[in-house]
Amino acid sequence: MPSLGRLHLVTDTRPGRDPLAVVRAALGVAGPDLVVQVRVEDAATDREAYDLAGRIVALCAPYRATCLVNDRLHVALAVRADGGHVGADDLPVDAARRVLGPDAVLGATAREPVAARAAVDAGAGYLGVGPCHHTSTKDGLPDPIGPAGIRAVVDAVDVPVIAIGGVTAATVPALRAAGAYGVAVVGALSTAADPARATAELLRELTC
Ligand SMILES: Cc1ncc(COP(=O)(O)OP(=O)(O)O)c(N)n1
Ligand SMILES: Cc1nc(C(=O)O)sc1CCOP(=O)(O)O
Ligand SMILES: [Mg+2]
Repeated sequence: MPSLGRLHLVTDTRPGRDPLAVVRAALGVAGPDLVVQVRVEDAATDREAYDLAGRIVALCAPYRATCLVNDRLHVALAVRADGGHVGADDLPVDAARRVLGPDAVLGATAREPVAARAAVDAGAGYLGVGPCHHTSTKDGLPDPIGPAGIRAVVDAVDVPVIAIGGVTAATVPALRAAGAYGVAVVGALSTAADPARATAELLRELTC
């Protein structure tokens, strides 16, 4: 199985956003190094999630980029995505692994070392860890954990740690120094005036 990409683009489906345009721009720059996580609003129907995920799987395929589906693992299976991502309100990690199968990419959210070890023991292949910094993209999150919080999880597990929450190109160096393998972003790409350029800037910080 190819190694996990370091730049995770989480789709922004809030009103006024154009997730497909952002995915196209990022794919053109990052290609196989990109992981696209299809994340829809909680109020979206399964049909809406399925339609968007199917279109993104088709966009990713020629680039050999990875496509994951957030939360809705039946949608991941239906569109033949590469895998999924689950958190505390979703299927437990061991159940998610059973649904997706042994070869799928499966990520889990973990905010501290004990939960991180449990998620890995249950079958997670990577961890999404955050919020690293303040974010206006998602409500109801705990206080930011910063690079020190990333370091605590990195030291506890042996799977890639993907830092999420308020991540920008400017904050990548400190997260990498803390041991993050990669980063997941919404706003840094979806609100960028030039998403292709923003992708290049993030990639440069992730690979230098
Ligand atoms: C890479 C990554 N890390 C964390 C999350 C958050 O997942 P979760 O806690 O399940 O919250 P929702 O995204 O479902 O609102 C993520 N999606 N990706
Ligand atoms: C979806 C999500 N999950 C988070 C977590 O910490 O679990 S932070 C987050 C939103 C990330 O968006 P942005 O890059 O715009 O800050
Ligand atoms: Mg979730």
